[in-house]
Amino acid sequence: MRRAIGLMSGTSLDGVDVALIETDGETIRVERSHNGYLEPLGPTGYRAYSDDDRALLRQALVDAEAVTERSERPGCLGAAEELVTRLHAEAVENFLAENGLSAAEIDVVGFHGQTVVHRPDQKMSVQIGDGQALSRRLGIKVVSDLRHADIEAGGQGAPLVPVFHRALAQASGFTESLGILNIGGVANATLIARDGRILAFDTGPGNALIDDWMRERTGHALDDNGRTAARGRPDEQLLAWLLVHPFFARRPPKSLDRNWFSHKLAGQLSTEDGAATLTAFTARAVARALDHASDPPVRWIVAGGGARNGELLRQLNYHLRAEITTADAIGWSSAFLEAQAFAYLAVRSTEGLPITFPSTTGVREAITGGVLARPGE
Ligand SMILES: Nc1ncnc2c1ncn2[C@@H]1O[C@H](COP(=O)(O)OP(=O)(O)OP(=O)(O)O)[C@@H](O)[C@H]1O
Ligand SMILES: CC(=O)N[C@H]1[C@@H]2OC[C@@H](O2)[C@@H](O)[C@@H]1O[C@H](C)C(=O)O
Repeated sequence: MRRAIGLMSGTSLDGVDVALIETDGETIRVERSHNGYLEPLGPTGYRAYSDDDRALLRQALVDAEAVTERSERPGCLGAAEELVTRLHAEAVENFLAENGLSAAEIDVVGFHGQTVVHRPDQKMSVQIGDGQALSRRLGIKVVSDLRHADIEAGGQGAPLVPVFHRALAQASGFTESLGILNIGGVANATLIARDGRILAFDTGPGNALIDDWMRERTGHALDDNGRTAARGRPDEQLLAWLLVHPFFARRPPKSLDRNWFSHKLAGQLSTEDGAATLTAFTARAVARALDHASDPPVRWIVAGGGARNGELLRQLNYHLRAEITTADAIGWSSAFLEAQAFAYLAVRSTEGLPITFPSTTGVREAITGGVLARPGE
């Protein structure tokens, strides 16, 4: 078993998630408490972005629209990349100190970076963050750039977490058909059939539109527990129009860029109705995933920040027609599932094991990915 740290900075631009797991790249080490619940896979940590950090990253997303070749860093992208690398380094250093660990005790770090460009149709997905610089500073091997090989081989470059979802479902002893839904800025689902086959894809928007809406209308970063949405009524006409977007009918694999849909679509509505409409949009887009399921999940496990939105969960419960539990309720970590996944993926990468599959990204054949940096290089 290897000890690996995974680092994730997601599309919500809230901060860096850090998680340690033990894995050989196939199985994940889990422990159960005396009452049968899963113990945490390992310690976790978090480094929040400051308002200034977030402002630079938001500008980086705008400046990245000019990127035509993946190594280009126009506008503030260079500065943003340095910031991302530094804050991830600090996040790991703090994490190690808090947990009494030394760098020598960690085999590898999986470094997702910050996605600034995701255009699979143009064979381009760019995550800023310098894996080599991070490795040198930490004195630990770092695997980064985990989407590129898949994109080059004709895949969507996302989602990457399904192979981890399956390993965790196996470790947890699930045998029935399962849906795992991660609701971050964008939402993605992994469907695991009873025979173990996986199908994964982005379902549509997650929290990003709701966040953008709340920020514009109220100055708040999010709709806490969906309270604003719960006070409004979804605009059914607008929803129907949104859901005819060809993305939802398209057969998976498919992935979505954070900015493909905009909260401005709800611009005419009151704050409450707009929040209700955008929340319903996320939930119903997830329900469209059932169109593609050969063995529809009898149970859904919901993770990501969206699992803390009670109104969204209520709507999912209604539309998915299955048992819904949050990841936390079964001993998984809603907040750190992706970071744990990148720890797992890093180990798979160093072992040369596949990380993406035809059924997860549409890549022609299962392939490994990631670029390994060693401290001495
Ligand atoms: N208490 C809460 N009530 C409602 N929504 C919440 C709450 N806490 C977090 N969220 C939502 O979760 C989001 C953060 O989710 P998460 O950390 O899973 O996203 P991410 O990892 O950045 O995104 P992605 O998975 O798309 O890369 C916040 O932006 C917010 O919309
Ligand atoms: C390009 C990119 O960064 N995509 C993210 C984003 O956030 C959620 C969804 O869209 C998913 O496709 C992906 O992240 C997760 C970690 C993944 O690749 O599995």
